Amino acid sequence: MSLHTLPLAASGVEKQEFRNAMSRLGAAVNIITTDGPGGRAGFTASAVCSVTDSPPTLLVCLNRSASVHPAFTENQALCVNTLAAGHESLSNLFGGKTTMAERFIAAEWSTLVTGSPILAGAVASFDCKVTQVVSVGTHDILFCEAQALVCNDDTHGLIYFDRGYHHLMRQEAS
Ligand SMILES: NC(=O)c1ccc[n+]([C@@H]2O[C@H](COP(=O)([O-])OP(=O)(O)OC[C@H]3O[C@@H](n4cnc5c(N)ncnc54)[C@H](O)[C@@H]3O)[C@@H](O)[C@H]2O)c1
Ligand SMILES: Cc1cc2c(cc1C)N(C[C@H](O)[C@H](O)[C@H](O)COP(=O)(O)O)c1[nH]c(=O)[nH]c(=O)c1N2
Repeated sequence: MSLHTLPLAASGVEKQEFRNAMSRLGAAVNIITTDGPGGRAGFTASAVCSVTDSPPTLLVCLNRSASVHPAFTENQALCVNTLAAGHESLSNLFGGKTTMAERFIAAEWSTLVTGSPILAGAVASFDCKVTQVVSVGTHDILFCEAQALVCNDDTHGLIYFDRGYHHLMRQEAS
């Protein structure tokens, strides 16, 4: 068995070394959308997690250098659309370097409470208002309180692990 040992001091960890280690943390893939006075925008994010259920709150980490950052800052509302198996090309499309028109034309969208685009066929969609923003390093952590939800029981899951997509199949109902 071989173990990769890292220096204890955080300052001794190189960026690429950190990314290589982080690539081993499997995560759900999400398309984060917004619409409002700052315009319609969306990007792919794996840095998403549950914070508290009272009030129902998630966090999303957004790089401040992303082209979508001004729209999210101005609109103060967003939807976390958790992707399903089969959404790999949509994930890559929203992963950067494509126009917003190209991103949004590739799928079907609706709205719930905040006006942020809800993706048809997502495993789950969390329509949220942004309640708090904390900046750490290159990223803004957006704390998001859910205003409405949609769940889809007919789809399988999608995980990003080791820089690739993997399907997670639901158990067959017995
Ligand atoms: N949190 C993020 O901002 C984040 C997460 C995943 C992927 N990405 C971006 O997507 C592209 C492809 O990523 P990949 O996973 O195939 O390979 P990669 O080698 O760029 O990243 C490996 C892992 O490192 C972490 N990571 C990457 N960039 C980061 C950043 N700027 N800040 C914090 N953590 C980061 C993520 O957990 C990622 O899965 C890259 O441009 C990457 O920057 C960004
Ligand atoms: C699988 C995967 C996962 C993530 C990303 C990409 C991919 C492919 N990206 C990058 C992000 O989607 C990209 O920078 C945005 O689309 C903004 O790009 P533009 O600046 O609009 O070209 C990303 N960015 C971010 O700020 N937080 C995140 O959690 C993630 N996660």
